[in-house]
Amino acid sequence: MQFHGTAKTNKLGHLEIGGVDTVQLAEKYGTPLYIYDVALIRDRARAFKRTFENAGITAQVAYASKAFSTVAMVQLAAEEHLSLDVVSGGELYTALTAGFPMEKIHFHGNNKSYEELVMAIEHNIGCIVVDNFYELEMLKEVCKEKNKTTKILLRVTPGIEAHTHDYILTGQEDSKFGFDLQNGQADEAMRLALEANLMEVLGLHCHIGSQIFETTGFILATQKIFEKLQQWKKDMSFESTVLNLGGGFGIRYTDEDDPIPAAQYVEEIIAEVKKQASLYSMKLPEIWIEPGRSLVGDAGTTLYRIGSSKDIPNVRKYVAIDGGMSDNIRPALYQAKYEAVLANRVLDQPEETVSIAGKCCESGDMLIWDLPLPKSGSQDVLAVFCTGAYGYSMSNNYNRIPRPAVVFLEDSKETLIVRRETYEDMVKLDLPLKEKVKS
Ligand SMILES: Cc1ncc(COP(=O)(O)O)c(C=O)c1O
Ligand SMILES: N[C@@H](CCCC[NH3+])C(=O)O
Repeated sequence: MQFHGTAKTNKLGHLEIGGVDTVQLAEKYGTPLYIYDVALIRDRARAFKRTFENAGITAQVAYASKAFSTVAMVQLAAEEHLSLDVVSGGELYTALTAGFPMEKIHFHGNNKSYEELVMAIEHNIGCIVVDNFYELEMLKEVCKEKNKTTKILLRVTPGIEAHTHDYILTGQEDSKFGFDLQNGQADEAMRLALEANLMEVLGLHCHIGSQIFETTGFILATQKIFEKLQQWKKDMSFESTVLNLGGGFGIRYTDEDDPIPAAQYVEEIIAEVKKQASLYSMKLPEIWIEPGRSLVGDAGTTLYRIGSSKDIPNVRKYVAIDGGMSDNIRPALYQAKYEAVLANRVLDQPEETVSIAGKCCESGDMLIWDLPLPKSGSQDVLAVFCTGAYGYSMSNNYNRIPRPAVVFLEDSKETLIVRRETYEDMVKLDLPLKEKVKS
């Protein structure tokens, strides 16, 4: 197993991240606990930006905040001069609360509500990524009502099947997202958007899927988009100033994953965009990308306390932790795989193979199958790696389990950025039928 970022084993044999002993963190803040290696997030952000800068390309690297949206995380994205992709009023509100520059926010979503569009327009959002005809009509109304114009991209589905889990594929023809590039829908959307005179159409957006390990899908999508752009240049005198190729760059969760470095995805995308622009004698558009997982995924670790176990001789040993699908639903949703160590005994040799079970009332609440571990008990802290993307953001209160706290680690300092949810928090929205039920 290979550690990520600043993770290492300290003199006590404990897992240390960002110069902070994780066993002490588990003691201090309780478990489960999400912790983030901030230096690693900064490195990832800088690697994306540097690659564009080195190639002399005007670009925006927009952090897809759906991967992990909190006020502090959005502020960190701002510190790193990233743009921001939001996909709901809630993510936009988080960005507003964080004081993120509005002109660098891109608003996504396949079913934005009227209220969400009003919120975006009233705050002069940088760009709206229009997904469908319903939204296009509604956006026209909002612009008229508010007497404002807005910049937009049209989201298209180029008919690409990226190699990833079926539920996280988005660029294929049979998808709920975007205007189909082949069947005339995208042409019609472009015509309507240009006619409306209320929107500045910057160009096109496409996102082919998530956790992708190769560049072929991005290259094919770029080619299909340029074929269309060439046609629109002739038919509608439209020239794209922006091409947004989405996110989806894969990361290494376990030894089975073999992603290419961030810079390589970007270099190959740049090369193809340049090639296509020159092929069709078009101006080189700005290239925008929207990484989520590849910015925060491997920077996140979750700490759990080990509890009960159940040994079924000749079948399997279950070891339960104090969280599960309420803080990480990815194994249940996508059969996602993770690696883990005992944070307080990193150097101890594995003595048995166990399966890590969550505490939810659900047989499918399994975090890791067949993990080699030293013999463990309630004195032990399990650290599950690579939980930084779509962990906290997809967490839930199933079984009324409170959501964990989140701590940022950097330069041997810890900062609590989300406090642990309490039982009181969970009943706060409940309205009783009567004062108190008589016992
Ligand atoms: C439109 C869009 N952009 C960006 C992303 C971020 O993807 P990832 O976290 O895989 O980089 C997603 C999620 O798949 C998305 O739907
Ligand atoms: N939430 C998913 C990916 C979907 C990304 C958003 N389009 C995951 O955990 O991998």
